[in-house]
Amino acid sequence: MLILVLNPGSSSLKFQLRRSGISEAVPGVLLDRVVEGKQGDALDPGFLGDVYDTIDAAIWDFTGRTRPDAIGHRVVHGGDRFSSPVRVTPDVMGAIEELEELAPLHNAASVACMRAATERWPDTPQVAVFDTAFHRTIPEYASRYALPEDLVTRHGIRRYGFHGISVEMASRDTAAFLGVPVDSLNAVVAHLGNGASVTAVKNGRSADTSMGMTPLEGLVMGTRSGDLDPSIVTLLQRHGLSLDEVDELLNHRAGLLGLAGSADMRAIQDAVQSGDPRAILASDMAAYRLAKYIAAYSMVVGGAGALVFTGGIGEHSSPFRSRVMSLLRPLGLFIDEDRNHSAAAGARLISTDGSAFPVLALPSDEERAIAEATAAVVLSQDPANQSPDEIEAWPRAKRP
Ligand SMILES: Nc1ncnc2c1ncn2[C@@H]1O[C@H](COP(=O)(O)OP(=O)(O)O)[C@@H](O)[C@H]1O
Ligand SMILES: CC(=O)OP(=O)(O)O
Ligand SMILES: [Mg+2]
Repeated sequence: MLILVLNPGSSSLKFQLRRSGISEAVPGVLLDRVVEGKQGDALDPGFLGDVYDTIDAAIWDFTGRTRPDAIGHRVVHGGDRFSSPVRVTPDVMGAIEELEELAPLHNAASVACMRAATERWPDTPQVAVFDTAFHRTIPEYASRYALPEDLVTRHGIRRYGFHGISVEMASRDTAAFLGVPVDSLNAVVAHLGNGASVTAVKNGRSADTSMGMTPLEGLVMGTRSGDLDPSIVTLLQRHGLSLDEVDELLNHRAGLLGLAGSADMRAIQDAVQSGDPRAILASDMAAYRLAKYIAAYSMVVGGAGALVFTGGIGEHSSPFRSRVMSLLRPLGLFIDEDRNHSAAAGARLISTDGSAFPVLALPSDEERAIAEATAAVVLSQDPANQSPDEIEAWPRAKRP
């Protein structure tokens, strides 16, 4: 099956063409692209049109065909309605769109991708895979906010949690790396991208996570403030900012950008190197807040068996990992700087052998998880979509 995966993040649109049902020996990824862009680009029909032209050309190049067999979408907010992957219908698109208020940087872009895909490839089944689904196991004492019950019920107020697709995959990869069954894995998983969150994984399931009702709560992020005293929100409005201005400030102009003038960790790292005090403060704040959560969540999981860094920053930023690890020495965690700076691909150990538990850096593979879920949904509804003979018969297939 040829699957197109679309992953609109807050700072990029990632897309892949993958073959499912392929053995480990044959590369399953035919095309792997990231289009960096400001939020809202995916809402521009010209932008999506160009992206889809690229995909069309690649499909033809690799397979001599004119459409993918299935399309899998990452959807950040599934609200109360969606707890597992679903086939995209007009009703499902409408429901995802209604949740836009709760994921202002993400859900609208997903629906734009779905609508444009429906126009371009009307006969291709599409599946939505949700970031929130993995966090459905968080117990009520951790998911509730301390607000009166009638309000909570009326407005659907609770901690939903995000980055679940990445964290679930990271848990499976970590368990495989450590050689333990995933349902016995107790770990703290930090997904650090443009958006960032940390999750307590107990027996392979989410027990708590730092993002809340929306992807704004928790860690210091690229453009988002993370945790703050809610009185700041009311105070700013009392001092004359409108509701939309506060919303825009906290989602788009805060975090690393607000502190140090760039949302990009590579730029922050360079500025730290040249002694920029704002960048040093921003990086210290992000590391400090993450370390606080890691210490708390190692208690939540009943004693962590692993700490995992993933996402663009988690996988690639050795200075940031080093900064966080230096704050975690009281937990008995020590970084091995040779391992930390290793350029090896895939899951790798970055802690010393004498550390209390292993610390890993791991690539985030949301696309693999989305492709697997998409194939499972489509095949469960239409087994005829499985066509291994056809896969063998792609003579034009190139290796990327
Ligand atoms: N080699 C690197 N060193 C440090 N930071 C990196 C590196 N590569 C990517 N990043 C950082 O990763 C972040 C983007 O992560 P990513 O997971 O791709 O974001 P998203 O999916 O949220 O759009 C950016 O802050 C970027 O600077
Ligand atoms: C939920 C979220 O913030 O996702 P991303 O990091 O991809 O923007
Ligand atoms: Mg991401």
